[in-house]
Amino acid sequence: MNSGVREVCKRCTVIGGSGFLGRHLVEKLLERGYIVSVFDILQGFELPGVTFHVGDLCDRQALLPALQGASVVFHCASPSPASDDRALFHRVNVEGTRTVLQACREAGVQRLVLTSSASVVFEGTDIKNASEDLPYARRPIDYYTETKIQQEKLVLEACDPGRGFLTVAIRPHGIFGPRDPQLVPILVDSARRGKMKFIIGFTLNMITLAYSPALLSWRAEGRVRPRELTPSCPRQAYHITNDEPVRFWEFLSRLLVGLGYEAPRYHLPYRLVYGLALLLWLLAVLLRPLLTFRPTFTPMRVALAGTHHYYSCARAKQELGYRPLVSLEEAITQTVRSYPHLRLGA
Ligand SMILES: NC(=O)C1=CN([C@@H]2O[C@H](COP(=O)(O)OP(=O)(O)OC[C@H]3O[C@@H](n4cnc5c(N)ncnc54)[C@H](O)[C@@H]3O)[C@@H](O)[C@H]2O)C=CC1
Ligand SMILES: CC(C)CCC[C@@H](C)[C@H]1CC[C@H]2C3=C(CC[C@]12C)[C@@]1(C)CCC(=O)C[C@@H]1CC3
Repeated sequence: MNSGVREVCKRCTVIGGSGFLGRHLVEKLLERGYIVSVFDILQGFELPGVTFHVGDLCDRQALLPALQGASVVFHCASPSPASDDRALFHRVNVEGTRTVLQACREAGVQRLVLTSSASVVFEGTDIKNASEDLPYARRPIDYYTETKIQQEKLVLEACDPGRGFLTVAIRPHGIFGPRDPQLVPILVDSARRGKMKFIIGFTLNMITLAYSPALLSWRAEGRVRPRELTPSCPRQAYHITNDEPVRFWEFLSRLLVGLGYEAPRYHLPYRLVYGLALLLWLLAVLLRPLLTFRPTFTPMRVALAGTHHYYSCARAKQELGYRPLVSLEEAITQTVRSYPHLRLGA
């Protein structure tokens, strides 16, 4: 049987398939002839060939029907990092992931692909060309990251080739692209409120990013297969990035200028902004029972804006045959084009 025919028979489930990354993945899987089920707390769209199961992943009974017959499950669900809700992160990312694992085993699923995050090793200080050998952050930068670490550990520890259940975690970083609800919208909102005039820290800090549609074309090709999980390479996590480190402020400036806004140009000292962000965050936590406000400059965002954090995806290239399919240049062009409603004056 050729691989094209084999793929037509593939059934898979995308948990969190209504989200930004999940929906791109669903579209790529459909293109490749997969029969796709989506499990999510909401139905984000309608597409022929996709069956939606609406429910909370913490509910095993709700999850089980969505996993029946699936040979591979992609777990891309998480509360938004912006929610800053420790109890919610723990319930969904940790307890919910335990439930996902249990339900996968019960339903006879053979492979589980978790979307983890490269920030599981980030402590707010410089990371340069890091491989996956870097240990998990001892002091994670926020609650979101704390639970992403626990989630990744749970999934990788559950890998059991003897019982035919294989797990793998991919660690993208700074995902962007059409329909992204975070990076470009936050940037534009800040620019419209006059907050994107400043460069935090130094201008040379480099980052790696992951362009969503291209990232998922690769993933949807089904390269994360059992044969990659050999005894010499068990329980792996893989950085997945554009593989083109870029200066953080240059990247933001290119998006802003592409959408008609001015690039940031005034410098502010990193420590000052980080300290202020920490104060604001504390204030938001203390005042939460009385009023809700979400500062734009959170300690996490400031730390990401003012440090190097670029990751090597050599392991994914070597062991999984990963190749970024689109250059960063092209990814930025396609992203800018996809947001006509966010252009200056629109
Ligand atoms: N956006 C980024 O820059 C990065 C994201 N990631 C990870 O990638 C994954 C996908 O992220 P995005 O697509 O950006 O987020 P998103 O917020 O667009 O999508 C997450 C989806 O999960 C669903 N969901 C949340 N709680 C649920 C629950 N209890 N039960 C069922 N579904 C639930 C949401 O309804 C949403 O559709 C997440 O695991 C995130 O941690 C990792 C690195 C970077
Ligand atoms: C307000 C400005 C100082 C910064 C604006 C850009 C940021 C909104 C984004 C730049 C890097 C992004 C990023 C994430 C969210 C959006 C940014 C902070 C994540 C925290 C999303 C979830 C992850 O798992 C890690 C990401 C790292 C990079």
